Amino acid sequence: MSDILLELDGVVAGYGDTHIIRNVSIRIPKGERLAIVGRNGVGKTTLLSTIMGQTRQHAGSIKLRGAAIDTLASHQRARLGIGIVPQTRDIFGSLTVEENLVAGLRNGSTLEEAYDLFPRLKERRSNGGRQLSGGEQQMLSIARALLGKPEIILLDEPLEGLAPVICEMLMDVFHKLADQGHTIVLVEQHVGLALKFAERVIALDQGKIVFEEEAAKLAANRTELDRFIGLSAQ
Ligand SMILES: Nc1ncnc2c1ncn2[C@@H]1O[C@H](COP(=O)(O)OP(=O)(O)OP(=O)(O)O)[C@@H](O)[C@H]1O
Repeated sequence: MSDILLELDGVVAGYGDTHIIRNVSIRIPKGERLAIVGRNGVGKTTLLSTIMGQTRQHAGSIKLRGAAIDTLASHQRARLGIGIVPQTRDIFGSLTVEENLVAGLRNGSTLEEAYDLFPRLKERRSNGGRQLSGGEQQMLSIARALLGKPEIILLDEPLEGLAPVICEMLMDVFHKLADQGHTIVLVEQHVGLALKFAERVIALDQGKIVFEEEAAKLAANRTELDRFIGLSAQ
């Protein structure tokens, strides 16, 4: 029990009265690299938002280090060590890179930590958020999340729409963060990318877990997953 960092048990959640996430149970051990895959609209973002406390939870429980967090607001969950890099990229377009980072400083974190991880951000520190390329915006969004010193990081399709060279660089960063002991949940549409990173893959369909497998086994048996959720082989 003690090595389980985050645990969802029978979680039903959605927006208002709707149920998008249906009876989802997941146990995430400390330090795990977990990927959540599935087609557009199956509820991947909603699942991450539910973990962050940004949806309405109708049933089930969510525990962090064994303690229930269901009733806590998002900022309280963040303070307890859950960080999210949303699909929408969480930056202020009207502020400079440095101002964005300063606004994200928490718990003794420093700008140098962000610049060490992403030297490109240091070069662009006086540029406005809106002037950045998509890749740079994503770096800034990730850096901002990390300044909150999260123990578990939820990444919502962080590679979407980015050039292959940037995707590779970000993948290296995710591996580095995992090597430093972070627990990482990566939402990704493409199984191929998920398998490059994750130790375990969970597939969602219509808000339910339809498939769960160790990545090492799955790599040799991709067709089974493709059959479950109809994902293309990428
Ligand atoms: N704020 C919202 N209010 C009401 N319904 C929503 C909201 N956000 C998402 N939904 C609905 O919830 C369902 C799941 O959407 P979600 O964004 O979680 O899926 P997803 O798997 O992350 O998709 P994608 O890969 O396109 O991001 C969809 O039917 C969507 O229309």
